[in-house]
Amino acid sequence: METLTEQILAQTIRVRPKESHKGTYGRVCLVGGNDHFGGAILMATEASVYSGAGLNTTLTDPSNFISLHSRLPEAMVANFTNRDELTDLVSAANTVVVGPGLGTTDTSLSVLKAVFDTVSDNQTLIVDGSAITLISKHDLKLPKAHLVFTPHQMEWQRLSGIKIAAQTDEANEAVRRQLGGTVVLKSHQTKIYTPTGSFLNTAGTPAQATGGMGDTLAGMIGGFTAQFADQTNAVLAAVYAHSAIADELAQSQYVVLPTQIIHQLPRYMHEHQG
Ligand SMILES: NC(=O)C1=CN([C@@H]2O[C@H](COP(=O)(O)OP(=O)(O)OC[C@H]3O[C@@H](n4cnc5c(N)ncnc54)[C@H](OP(=O)(O)O)[C@@H]3O)[C@@H](O)[C@H]2O)[C@@H](O)CC1
Ligand SMILES: Nc1ncnc2c1ncn2[C@@H]1O[C@H](COP(=O)(O)OP(=O)(O)O)[C@@H](O)[C@H]1O
Ligand SMILES: [Mg+2]
Repeated sequence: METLTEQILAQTIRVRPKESHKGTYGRVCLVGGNDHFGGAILMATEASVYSGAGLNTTLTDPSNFISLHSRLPEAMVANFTNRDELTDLVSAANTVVVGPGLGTTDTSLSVLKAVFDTVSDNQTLIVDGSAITLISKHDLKLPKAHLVFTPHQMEWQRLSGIKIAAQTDEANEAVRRQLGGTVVLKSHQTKIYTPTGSFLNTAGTPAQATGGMGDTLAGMIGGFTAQFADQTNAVLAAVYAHSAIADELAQSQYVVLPTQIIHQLPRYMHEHQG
Protein backbone atom coordinates (compact mmCIF):
# COMPACT_ATOMS: atom_id res chain seq x y z
CA MET A 1 0.00 0.00 0.00
CA GLU A 2 1.38 3.39 -1.05
CA THR A 3 1.18 6.40 1.30
CA LEU A 4 -0.42 9.49 -0.24
CA THR A 5 1.74 12.61 -0.17
CA GLU A 6 1.35 16.25 -1.13
CA GLN A 7 2.82 15.34 -4.55
CA ILE A 8 -0.57 14.08 -5.68
CA LEU A 9 -1.82 17.69 -5.65
CA ALA A 10 0.68 19.12 -8.16
CA GLN A 11 0.25 15.99 -10.31
CA THR A 12 -3.50 16.60 -10.46
CA ILE A 13 -4.44 20.26 -9.99
CA ARG A 14 -3.67 21.93 -13.32
CA VAL A 15 -2.88 25.58 -13.98
CA ARG A 16 -5.96 26.81 -15.84
CA PRO A 17 -5.41 27.49 -19.55
CA LYS A 18 -6.22 31.09 -20.58
CA GLU A 19 -8.34 29.90 -23.47
CA SER A 20 -11.09 28.17 -21.50
CA HIS A 21 -14.63 28.63 -20.24
CA LYS A 22 -16.94 27.06 -17.63
CA GLY A 23 -17.60 24.07 -19.92
CA THR A 24 -13.86 23.29 -19.85
CA TYR A 25 -14.09 22.56 -16.12
CA GLY A 26 -16.81 19.99 -16.13
CA ARG A 27 -20.47 19.54 -15.31
CA VAL A 28 -21.41 17.96 -11.98
CA CYS A 29 -24.87 16.73 -11.09
CA LEU A 30 -25.43 16.06 -7.38
CA VAL A 31 -28.41 13.97 -6.26
CA GLY A 32 -29.56 13.74 -2.65
CA GLY A 33 -30.96 15.71 0.28
CA ASN A 34 -34.41 14.58 1.39
CA ASP A 35 -36.63 16.66 3.67
CA HIS A 36 -34.49 15.76 6.74
CA PHE A 37 -30.96 15.80 5.34
CA GLY A 38 -30.88 18.95 3.20
CA GLY A 39 -27.57 19.99 4.77
CA ALA A 40 -25.80 16.95 3.34
CA ILE A 41 -26.48 17.76 -0.32
CA LEU A 42 -25.90 21.45 0.36
CA MET A 43 -22.39 20.71 1.68
CA ALA A 44 -21.66 18.29 -1.18
CA THR A 45 -22.76 20.91 -3.71
CA GLU A 46 -20.81 23.70 -2.03
CA ALA A 47 -17.70 21.47 -2.05
CA SER A 48 -18.07 20.80 -5.77
CA VAL A 49 -18.57 24.50 -6.57
CA TYR A 50 -15.61 25.59 -4.43
CA SER A 51 -13.43 22.84 -6.00
CA GLY A 52 -13.92 24.66 -9.28
CA ALA A 53 -16.34 22.48 -11.25
CA GLY A 54 -17.64 24.66 -14.09
CA LEU A 55 -21.36 23.92 -13.81
CA ASN A 56 -23.16 22.38 -10.84
CA THR A 57 -26.76 21.20 -10.69
CA THR A 58 -28.41 19.72 -7.62
CA LEU A 59 -31.34 17.35 -7.81
CA THR A 60 -33.00 17.37 -4.40
CA ASP A 61 -36.26 17.61 -2.45
CA PRO A 62 -37.94 20.96 -3.23
CA SER A 63 -37.89 21.85 0.50
CA ASN A 64 -34.13 22.43 0.05
CA PHE A 65 -34.35 24.82 -2.90
CA ILE A 66 -34.46 28.09 -0.94
CA SER A 67 -31.72 27.21 1.54
CA LEU A 68 -29.49 25.96 -1.24
CA HIS A 69 -30.03 29.00 -3.42
CA SER A 70 -29.62 31.47 -0.59
CA ARG A 71 -26.25 29.95 0.38
CA LEU A 72 -25.06 29.05 -3.06
CA PRO A 73 -26.45 31.04 -5.99
CA GLU A 74 -23.80 29.43 -8.25
CA ALA A 75 -25.70 26.11 -8.23
CA MET A 76 -28.79 25.22 -10.27
CA VAL A 77 -31.56 23.12 -8.69
CA ALA A 78 -34.25 20.69 -9.79
CA ASN A 79 -36.72 18.33 -8.12
CA PHE A 80 -35.23 14.84 -7.81
CA THR A 81 -38.63 13.20 -8.30
CA ASN A 82 -39.13 14.81 -11.72
CA ARG A 83 -38.03 11.92 -13.92
CA ASP A 84 -37.66 13.90 -17.16
CA GLU A 85 -35.50 16.58 -15.52
CA LEU A 86 -33.43 13.94 -13.76
CA THR A 87 -32.80 12.11 -17.03
CA ASP A 88 -31.78 15.31 -18.86
CA LEU A 89 -29.54 16.68 -16.11
CA VAL A 90 -27.84 13.40 -15.20
CA SER A 91 -27.18 12.62 -18.89
CA ALA A 92 -25.55 16.04 -19.41
CA ALA A 93 -23.06 15.65 -16.52
CA ASN A 94 -19.44 14.48 -16.64
CA THR A 95 -19.65 13.43 -13.00
CA VAL A 96 -22.69 12.45 -10.95
CA VAL A 97 -22.63 12.36 -7.13
CA VAL A 98 -25.48 10.36 -5.61
CA GLY A 99 -26.35 9.67 -1.99
CA PRO A 100 -25.53 12.49 0.45
CA GLY A 101 -28.67 12.86 2.57
CA LEU A 102 -30.73 10.89 0.04
CA GLY A 103 -32.34 8.79 2.79
CA THR A 104 -33.61 5.23 2.49
CA THR A 105 -37.35 5.64 1.80
CA ASP A 106 -39.24 4.39 -1.28
CA THR A 107 -38.74 7.82 -2.86
CA SER A 108 -34.99 7.66 -2.19
CA LEU A 109 -34.87 4.22 -3.79
CA SER A 110 -36.75 5.29 -6.91
CA VAL A 111 -34.46 8.34 -7.32
CA LEU A 112 -31.38 6.11 -7.03
CA LYS A 113 -32.79 3.61 -9.55
CA ALA A 114 -33.50 6.47 -11.97
CA VAL A 115 -29.89 7.66 -11.67
CA PHE A 116 -28.59 4.12 -12.26
CA ASP A 117 -30.84 3.73 -15.32
CA THR A 118 -29.53 7.00 -16.78
CA VAL A 119 -25.74 7.06 -16.29
CA SER A 120 -23.49 5.63 -18.98
CA ASP A 121 -19.98 4.24 -19.21
CA ASN A 122 -18.34 7.56 -20.14
CA GLN A 123 -19.46 9.18 -16.86
CA THR A 124 -18.00 9.06 -13.35
CA LEU A 125 -20.51 8.15 -10.63
CA ILE A 126 -19.66 8.86 -6.98
CA VAL A 127 -21.78 6.63 -4.75
CA ASP A 128 -21.98 7.91 -1.16
CA GLY A 129 -23.98 7.68 2.07
CA SER A 130 -27.58 6.53 1.71
CA ALA A 131 -26.95 5.31 -1.87
CA ILE A 132 -24.51 2.72 -0.51
CA THR A 133 -26.99 1.64 2.16
CA LEU A 134 -29.78 1.35 -0.46
CA ILE A 135 -27.62 -0.79 -2.81
CA SER A 136 -26.90 -3.14 0.09
CA LYS A 137 -30.48 -3.29 1.32
CA HIS A 138 -32.07 -3.90 -2.08
CA ASP A 139 -29.21 -5.74 -3.76
CA LEU A 140 -29.29 -3.26 -6.66
CA LYS A 141 -27.48 -4.01 -9.91
CA LEU A 142 -24.71 -1.46 -10.46
CA PRO A 143 -24.67 0.65 -13.63
CA LYS A 144 -21.85 0.76 -16.18
CA ALA A 145 -19.90 3.91 -15.30
CA HIS A 146 -16.58 4.86 -13.67
CA LEU A 147 -17.73 3.97 -10.16
CA VAL A 148 -16.28 5.58 -7.03
CA PHE A 149 -17.75 4.30 -3.74
CA THR A 150 -17.13 6.42 -0.63
CA PRO A 151 -18.32 4.30 2.33
CA HIS A 152 -17.46 4.76 5.99
CA GLN A 153 -16.66 1.49 7.73
CA MET A 154 -20.29 0.61 8.55
CA GLU A 155 -21.48 1.43 5.03
CA TRP A 156 -18.64 -0.78 3.71
CA GLN A 157 -19.76 -3.57 6.06
CA ARG A 158 -23.25 -3.28 4.57
CA LEU A 159 -22.02 -3.21 0.96
CA SER A 160 -19.20 -5.75 1.15
CA GLY A 161 -20.50 -8.07 3.84
CA ILE A 162 -17.13 -7.74 5.62
CA LYS A 163 -17.50 -6.94 9.33
CA ILE A 164 -15.56 -3.84 10.42
CA ALA A 165 -13.05 -5.91 12.44
CA ALA A 166 -12.37 -8.11 9.39
CA GLN A 167 -11.86 -5.29 6.87
CA THR A 168 -8.32 -6.23 5.85
CA ASP A 169 -6.67 -4.97 2.68
CA GLU A 170 -6.95 -8.38 1.04
CA ALA A 171 -10.64 -8.79 1.83
CA ASN A 172 -11.44 -5.19 0.81
CA GLU A 173 -9.52 -5.49 -2.48
CA ALA A 174 -11.31 -8.73 -3.35
CA VAL A 175 -14.72 -7.04 -3.01
CA ARG A 176 -13.50 -3.97 -4.89
CA ARG A 177 -12.62 -6.23 -7.83
CA GLN A 178 -16.13 -7.71 -7.83
CA LEU A 179 -17.74 -4.26 -7.68
CA GLY A 180 -15.40 -2.70 -10.24
CA GLY A 181 -14.18 0.89 -9.87
CA THR A 182 -12.63 2.56 -6.84
CA VAL A 183 -13.43 2.29 -3.14
CA VAL A 184 -12.62 5.13 -0.74
CA LEU A 185 -12.93 3.40 2.63
CA LYS A 186 -13.24 6.29 5.09
CA SER A 187 -12.00 6.15 8.67
CA HIS A 188 -9.42 7.98 10.80
CA GLN A 189 -6.94 6.58 8.22
CA THR A 190 -8.79 6.41 4.92
CA LYS A 191 -7.71 3.78 2.41
CA ILE A 192 -8.32 4.06 -1.31
CA TYR A 193 -8.53 0.86 -3.36
CA THR A 194 -8.24 1.54 -7.09
CA PRO A 195 -7.89 -0.71 -10.15
CA THR A 196 -4.20 0.29 -10.30
CA GLY A 197 -3.16 0.12 -6.63
CA SER A 198 -4.06 0.93 -3.04
CA PHE A 199 -3.27 4.08 -1.12
CA LEU A 200 -3.21 5.11 2.54
CA ASN A 201 -4.13 8.63 3.60
CA THR A 202 -2.17 9.55 6.71
CA ALA A 203 -3.36 13.17 6.68
CA GLY A 204 -6.46 14.06 8.69
CA THR A 205 -7.43 14.76 12.28
CA PRO A 206 -10.07 13.82 14.86
CA ALA A 207 -11.11 17.49 14.64
CA GLN A 208 -12.84 16.28 11.43
CA ALA A 209 -15.13 13.86 13.26
CA THR A 210 -18.38 15.77 12.74
CA GLY A 211 -21.52 15.27 10.61
CA GLY A 212 -21.25 16.40 7.00
CA MET A 213 -17.51 15.73 6.69
CA GLY A 214 -18.07 12.81 4.29
CA ASP A 215 -20.76 14.66 2.33
CA THR A 216 -18.15 17.36 1.76
CA LEU A 217 -15.58 14.83 0.56
CA ALA A 218 -18.10 13.34 -1.89
CA GLY A 219 -18.70 16.83 -3.38
CA MET A 220 -14.95 17.47 -3.62
CA ILE A 221 -14.41 14.16 -5.43
CA GLY A 222 -17.22 15.25 -7.75
CA GLY A 223 -15.55 18.60 -8.46
CA PHE A 224 -12.08 17.08 -8.92
CA THR A 225 -13.17 14.22 -11.21
CA ALA A 226 -15.20 16.62 -13.38
CA GLN A 227 -12.18 18.88 -13.95
CA PHE A 228 -9.09 16.72 -13.96
CA ALA A 229 -8.56 14.10 -16.65
CA ASP A 230 -6.90 11.31 -14.65
CA GLN A 231 -9.85 9.99 -12.66
CA THR A 232 -7.81 7.99 -10.14
CA ASN A 233 -5.51 10.91 -9.37
CA ALA A 234 -8.53 13.18 -9.06
CA VAL A 235 -10.01 10.94 -6.34
CA LEU A 236 -6.66 10.67 -4.52
CA ALA A 237 -6.03 14.43 -4.66
CA ALA A 238 -9.51 15.20 -3.32
CA VAL A 239 -9.07 12.79 -0.39
CA TYR A 240 -5.65 14.23 0.42
CA ALA A 241 -6.73 17.90 0.13
CA HIS A 242 -9.82 17.33 2.32
CA SER A 243 -7.65 16.00 5.17
CA ALA A 244 -4.68 18.32 4.66
CA ILE A 245 -6.88 21.44 4.84
CA ALA A 246 -8.41 20.05 8.04
CA ASP A 247 -4.90 19.51 9.46
CA GLU A 248 -4.04 23.15 8.73
CA LEU A 249 -7.19 24.42 10.44
CA ALA A 250 -6.79 22.04 13.41
CA GLN A 251 -3.53 23.75 14.33
CA SER A 252 -5.66 26.45 15.91
CA GLN A 253 -9.13 24.88 16.14
CA TYR A 254 -10.56 22.16 18.40
CA VAL A 255 -13.09 21.15 15.73
CA VAL A 256 -13.00 21.75 11.97
CA LEU A 257 -16.36 22.26 10.28
CA PRO A 258 -17.04 20.84 6.82
CA THR A 259 -17.95 24.27 5.48
CA GLN A 260 -14.66 25.70 6.80
CA ILE A 261 -12.75 23.14 4.72
CA ILE A 262 -14.88 24.04 1.71
CA HIS A 263 -14.11 27.75 2.02
CA GLN A 264 -10.35 27.08 2.07
CA LEU A 265 -10.46 25.14 -1.22
CA PRO A 266 -9.87 27.97 -3.74
CA ARG A 267 -6.87 29.25 -1.77
CA TYR A 268 -5.45 25.77 -1.11
CA MET A 269 -5.84 24.65 -4.74
CA HIS A 270 -4.19 27.88 -5.91
CA GLU A 271 -1.18 27.16 -3.67
CA HIS A 272 -0.86 23.55 -4.84
CA GLN A 273 -1.50 23.73 -8.60
CA GLY A 274 1.16 21.98 -10.65
N1 LIG B 1 -26.41 17.62 7.90
C1 LIG B 1 -26.90 16.55 7.26
O1 LIG B 1 -27.89 16.65 6.52
C2 LIG B 1 -26.26 15.23 7.46
C3 LIG B 1 -26.74 14.12 6.78
N2 LIG B 1 -26.13 12.93 6.79
C4 LIG B 1 -26.65 11.87 5.90
O2 LIG B 1 -27.30 10.94 6.72
C5 LIG B 1 -27.40 9.70 6.02
C6 LIG B 1 -27.01 8.59 6.96
O3 LIG B 1 -25.58 8.56 7.14
P1 LIG B 1 -24.90 8.26 8.53
O4 LIG B 1 -23.48 7.98 8.26
O5 LIG B 1 -25.19 9.38 9.48
O6 LIG B 1 -25.67 6.99 9.11
P2 LIG B 1 -25.41 5.41 8.93
O7 LIG B 1 -25.26 5.01 7.53
O8 LIG B 1 -26.45 4.67 9.69
O9 LIG B 1 -24.00 5.20 9.67
C7 LIG B 1 -23.84 5.43 11.02
C8 LIG B 1 -23.62 4.09 11.74
O10 LIG B 1 -22.36 3.54 11.32
C9 LIG B 1 -21.52 3.32 12.44
N3 LIG B 1 -20.11 3.48 12.09
C10 LIG B 1 -19.16 2.55 12.23
N4 LIG B 1 -17.98 2.98 11.80
C11 LIG B 1 -18.17 4.24 11.37
C12 LIG B 1 -17.31 5.22 10.81
N5 LIG B 1 -15.99 5.00 10.58
N6 LIG B 1 -17.83 6.41 10.47
C13 LIG B 1 -19.14 6.67 10.66
N7 LIG B 1 -20.02 5.75 11.20
C14 LIG B 1 -19.52 4.56 11.54
C15 LIG B 1 -22.04 4.29 13.47
O11 LIG B 1 -21.61 3.83 14.71
P3 LIG B 1 -21.77 4.66 16.10
O12 LIG B 1 -21.79 6.13 15.72
O13 LIG B 1 -23.05 4.22 16.65
O14 LIG B 1 -20.57 4.29 16.89
C16 LIG B 1 -23.54 4.26 13.23
O15 LIG B 1 -24.09 3.10 13.86
C17 LIG B 1 -26.48 9.81 4.81
O16 LIG B 1 -27.26 10.04 3.65
C18 LIG B 1 -25.65 11.04 5.12
O17 LIG B 1 -25.25 11.66 3.91
C19 LIG B 1 -24.92 12.73 7.59
O18 LIG B 1 -23.87 12.95 6.70
C20 LIG B 1 -24.84 13.69 8.78
C21 LIG B 1 -25.07 15.13 8.36
N1 LIG C 1 -10.75 10.70 13.67
C1 LIG C 1 -10.69 11.06 12.37
N2 LIG C 1 -9.51 11.35 11.79
C2 LIG C 1 -9.45 11.71 10.49
N3 LIG C 1 -10.53 11.80 9.67
C3 LIG C 1 -11.73 11.51 10.19
C4 LIG C 1 -11.89 11.14 11.55
N4 LIG C 1 -13.20 10.94 11.78
C5 LIG C 1 -13.84 11.17 10.60
N5 LIG C 1 -12.96 11.52 9.64
C6 LIG C 1 -13.26 11.80 8.22
O1 LIG C 1 -14.53 12.45 8.14
C7 LIG C 1 -15.31 11.88 7.07
C8 LIG C 1 -16.56 11.22 7.67
O2 LIG C 1 -17.38 10.72 6.63
P1 LIG C 1 -18.87 10.23 6.91
O3 LIG C 1 -18.88 9.31 8.07
O4 LIG C 1 -19.42 9.75 5.64
O5 LIG C 1 -19.54 11.61 7.35
P2 LIG C 1 -20.97 12.26 7.00
O6 LIG C 1 -21.83 11.18 6.35
O7 LIG C 1 -21.51 12.73 8.32
O8 LIG C 1 -20.74 13.39 6.07
C9 LIG C 1 -14.39 10.90 6.35
O9 LIG C 1 -13.70 11.55 5.30
C10 LIG C 1 -13.41 10.49 7.45
O10 LIG C 1 -12.16 10.06 6.95
MG1 LIG D 1 -21.39 9.85 4.94
